[in-house]
Amino acid sequence: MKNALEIRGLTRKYEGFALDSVNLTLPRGCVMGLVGENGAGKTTLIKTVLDLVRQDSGEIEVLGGRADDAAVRERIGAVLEDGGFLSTMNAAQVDTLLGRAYRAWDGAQFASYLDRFGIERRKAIKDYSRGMKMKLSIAAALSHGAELLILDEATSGLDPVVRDEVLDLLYDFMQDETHAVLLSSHITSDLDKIADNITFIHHGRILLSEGRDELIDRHGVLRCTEEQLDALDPDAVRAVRKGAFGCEALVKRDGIPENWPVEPVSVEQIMMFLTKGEEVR
Ligand SMILES: Nc1ncnc2c1ncn2[C@@H]1O[C@H](COP(=O)(O)OP(=O)(O)OP(=O)(O)O)[C@@H](O)[C@H]1O
Repeated sequence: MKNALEIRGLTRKYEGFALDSVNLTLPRGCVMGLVGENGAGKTTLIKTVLDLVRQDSGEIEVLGGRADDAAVRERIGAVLEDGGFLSTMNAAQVDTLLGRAYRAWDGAQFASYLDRFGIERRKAIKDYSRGMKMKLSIAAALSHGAELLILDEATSGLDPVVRDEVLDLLYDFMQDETHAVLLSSHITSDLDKIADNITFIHHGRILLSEGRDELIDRHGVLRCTEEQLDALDPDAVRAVRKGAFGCEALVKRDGIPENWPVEPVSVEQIMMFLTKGEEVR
């Protein structure tokens, strides 16, 4: 079966920023965490995939088609940072609106999510907490038979209990192995819990995109002197931070002699190295 998402050579330029020749593959059955600091280009990438922002060049294939095709859009569930609904609306009105917008809209399913989340149908969205707004958006995204869920910073600003509820929903959604999730976040601990693949974006460029377990297994942190660092195979060193008492390097384990003390690394540390390292290779 085709991948859920394939992006080839995607470019979108703004003044002072460019999403630059992005290539990305999200297989079905996979949760991909899109990680990057503020302004890295996560939202621009996601909005381009959703056809909310037009690309300058490149190709995007979503669920085997194009996102400007209404039949394809039906099969994408999107949760954007701002929730996307008018703040004066309530959940009952969202139900009516989306019932008209989506042929596959499942009002009973939406109602069951509202009950599960304790969302009152007549309360205006402007009076919701951030967590409730996010849950409403996710309930909507999950109520029209989506195969691909795209969530932009859906978990940031949520307390740990609500965050876990959201992650549980994603687990449920992924029980169907033809489904896929693209989840952007700068909270890497959320991604540790759920992401199969990690994609790092920095200044509009993809620095790496691979399985989370392989990423962690293949890399490590080495603390050493500058002289020791210079003696290493340059291809084995991905990023370096230098301090008064030596260097800290993100290294590829297979390029480092066996007796060197390479320590385990977390996704968070990899992100810090790749975005804040003095030398990123
Ligand atoms: N419509 C626009 N016009 C001009 N510049 C834009 C526009 N949208 C985004 N940008 C710029 O593109 C860059 C990337 O923004 P983007 O929102 O994609 O980053 P992000 O990784 O989602 O950040 P955050 O985590 O803060 O949401 C920023 O420098 C932003 O100012």
